[in-house]
Amino acid sequence: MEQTAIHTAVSLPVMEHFYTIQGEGFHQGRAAYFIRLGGCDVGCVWCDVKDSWEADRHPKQTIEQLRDQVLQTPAEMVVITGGEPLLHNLDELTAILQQAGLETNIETSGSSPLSGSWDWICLSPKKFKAPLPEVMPHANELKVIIYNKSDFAWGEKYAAQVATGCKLYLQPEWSKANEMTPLIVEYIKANPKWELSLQLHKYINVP
Ligand SMILES: C[S@@+](CC[C@H](N)C(=O)[O-])C[C@H]1O[C@@H](n2cnc3c(N)ncnc32)[C@H](O)[C@@H]1O
Ligand SMILES: Nc1nc2[nH]cc(C(=O)O)c2c(=O)[nH]1
Ligand code: SF4
Ligand SMILES: [Mg+2]
Repeated sequence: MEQTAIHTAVSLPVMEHFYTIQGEGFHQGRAAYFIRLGGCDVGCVWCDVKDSWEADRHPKQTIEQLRDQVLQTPAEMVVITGGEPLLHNLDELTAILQQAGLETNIETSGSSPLSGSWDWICLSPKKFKAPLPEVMPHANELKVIIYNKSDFAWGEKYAAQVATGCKLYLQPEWSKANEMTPLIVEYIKANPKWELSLQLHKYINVP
């Protein structure tokens, strides 16, 4: 009997995708194509994209569609974010993007197992669902959100778990930025291994 290959299209729930500049962390200021996947089980009280949490509310797109949309722009770097992108297996998505010559970056809380092939991993740990210990050494960048004073000591706990050479950033929670940014500046002056990350896109009103 003739064998027929069954190809299951790899598709993922996509809340939005847009070409903008990376507003945060090490790659701040660089052109970046963002793909925001639906679904998050972390539940940060101050999350700035709560509409992403329910995966079912977001239509699925195939990885080929996603790649082709990126390739309609001059983008060199793609940022996979969410939601919590590691709720999905990202092996095929990152493979098809890297085959197209694109850099693959991820924004993650590290609270689900690592999948995908990454040029840059930004890990932003959360109290609401802690990062998995096995994800920590893979981070290229640790981005701790400062919502109150106790978050400095809390962040040091994770700084001790990342690899040597991992960049360390403190980023004010947006609604507390006026109050926390001066404290962050003083903390960085006293602890110069840390650097400041601001959500640049929110100051210049781009996505
Ligand atoms: C919306 S999250 C999506 C990716 C992943 N779930 C995570 O939390 O890393 C993208 C980035 O925005 C940060 N973020 C979310 N809400 C924020 C807020 N209100 N103020 C500052 N940073 C925020 C997160 O810590 C994370 O670094
Ligand atoms: N411009 C811009 N930069 C970002 N860096 C991380 C973002 C995210 O939501 O993951 C983000 C975002 O939403 N917009
Ligand atoms: S882990 Fe990320 S997407 Fe999920 S609630 Fe926290 S900030 Fe929002
Ligand atoms: Mg954002």
